[in-house]
Parts: sequence; C-alpha cells; structure tokens
Amino acid sequence: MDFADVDRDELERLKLLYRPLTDAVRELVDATIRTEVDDDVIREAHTELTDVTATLRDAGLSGPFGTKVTGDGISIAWGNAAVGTRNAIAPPLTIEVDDDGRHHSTVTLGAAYEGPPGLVHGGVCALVLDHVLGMTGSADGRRLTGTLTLKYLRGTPLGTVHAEARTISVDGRKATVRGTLSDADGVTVEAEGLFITPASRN
Ligand SMILES: CCCCCCCC(=O)SCCNC(=O)CCNC(=O)[C@H](O)C(C)(C)COP(=O)(O)OP(=O)(O)OC[C@H]1O[C@@H](n2cnc3c(N)ncnc32)[C@H](O)[C@@H]1OP(=O)(O)O
Repeated sequence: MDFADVDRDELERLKLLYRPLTDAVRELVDATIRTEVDDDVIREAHTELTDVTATLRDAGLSGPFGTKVTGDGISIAWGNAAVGTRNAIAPPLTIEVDDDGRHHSTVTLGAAYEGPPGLVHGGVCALVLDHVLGMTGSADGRRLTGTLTLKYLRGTPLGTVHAEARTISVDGRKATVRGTLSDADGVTVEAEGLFITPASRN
C-alpha cells in the first residue's frame, strides 16, 4: 500500500479495519496461555489458525512495517512494539501529554506480560518506561534511547499500571528524563533515561 495516497478519512477507515483484527489476535494470545480445553480442540484450533495465517500472508510486506508517512504528513508506526495499531504484542500504550509536559499512560497488562508469577516481566516494565520516557524526551524533536536505568522497587502486579515521565534537562541533542511505573499502591519501578538525537539519522 502506498501511504502517500492515504488521507485522514482513509487513515481512520484503515484504523477501524485493523484495530479489531489486532484486538482479536491479542485475545487469542491470552486465550492460548489460559485455555484448558481438550487436546483435540487444541489441534483443531492450531489447524484453523494456520489457515488464517496463510490467508493473511497472501499479500504482505517483505520486512517490518517501519514508519510510513501519509499524504497529510502523519507518521504511522503500526508495527511498533509499544504502540503499534497492528501489533498484538503491543499492550498498546496510549500516551497523554499535560500542558506542563508530563507524559503519562495507563494500561492493563494481562497474562501475556507475566514474568515472575502474577507479576509483570521486568523487560515489559522496561518497554513501557522506555517508550513513555522516550516520547517525553522527544517532545522537541526525535531522540533515541542512549541509556535507560531502572530501579525495580518491588514487583509490579499484572493488571492496570500507570507510567509517567518528565524531562529534567535538555542539553543540545541530549535530554534527561525521569519517570515511574506504578500500581494502585504506588511506585514499583523508577526510571531515568538519556535520550539522544543521533548525529546521523538511523
Ligand atoms: C518519538 C519516538 C519515541 C521513541 C521511544 C522508544 C525509544 C527507543 O526504543 S529507541 C531504540 C533503542 N535505542 C537505540 O537503538 C539507539 C542506538 N544508539 C544510537 O543510535 C546512537 O549511539 C545514539 C543515538 C545513542 C548516540 O548517537 P551519536 O550521534 O552517535 O552520539 P555521539 O555523537 O557519539 O554522542 C553525543 C553525546 O551523547 C553521549 N552518548 C552517546 N551515546 C550514549 C549512550 N548510549 N548513553 C549515554 N550517553 C551517550 C556522548 O558521550 C556525547 O556526549 P557529549 O555531547 O557530552 O560529548
């Protein structure tokens, strides 16, 4: 698909088309983890899913989705692991921005994100914080994660979590950002990151 031909209306139509598919795959991942149906039902589901996958592969990109730009100049990253509209692995995060620059996101992390029993995998905590801090540090221009330091104060229970971040300082290409991941009882992970605009685009 040539996204240069996509205007806002068509972009909305495509989102409405793909979101339910992605949500269904997300549900499938959860069901695959938690199902206790009989062996023959598992085999039947496997056959049906293999057929569905083959159908989707009838036409497709030869590599990852990357970033596309629509005719209206809107950048979309539908394969992104944190926010991608077409990525069932993405929780997905929706990030809001306050007038004072605070970025925050509340998201539910279910069985697919488990590390220690009942707790969010540490790498998933890092994914959420990296993205929220990265967006915060990119508010005045795109920056990539140079260094991300995390302090895991206690386990993060699966369920609804909240991430937030603020830029502490900007020094040319470098932005220092601090943030937290929390559950209903308070902060579970503290994060600090240095986000850098590459000298050469990568
Ligand atoms: C809108 C987007 C939201 C995105 C949210 C998600 C964020 C991500 O997941 S990004 C993916 C993960 N990160 C990456 O892949 C980045 C890979 N690394 C790189 O691209 C580069 O090495 C990069 C950008 C970190 C540095 O770029 P480069 O232009 O080579 O930096 P360079 O000129 O050597 O150094 C610039 C300054 O940064 C410092 N620096 C360089 N690398 C690092 C680093 N990794 N950590 C800390 N400081 C660093 C240097 O010491 C130098 O400091 P000073 O100006 O004080 O001398």
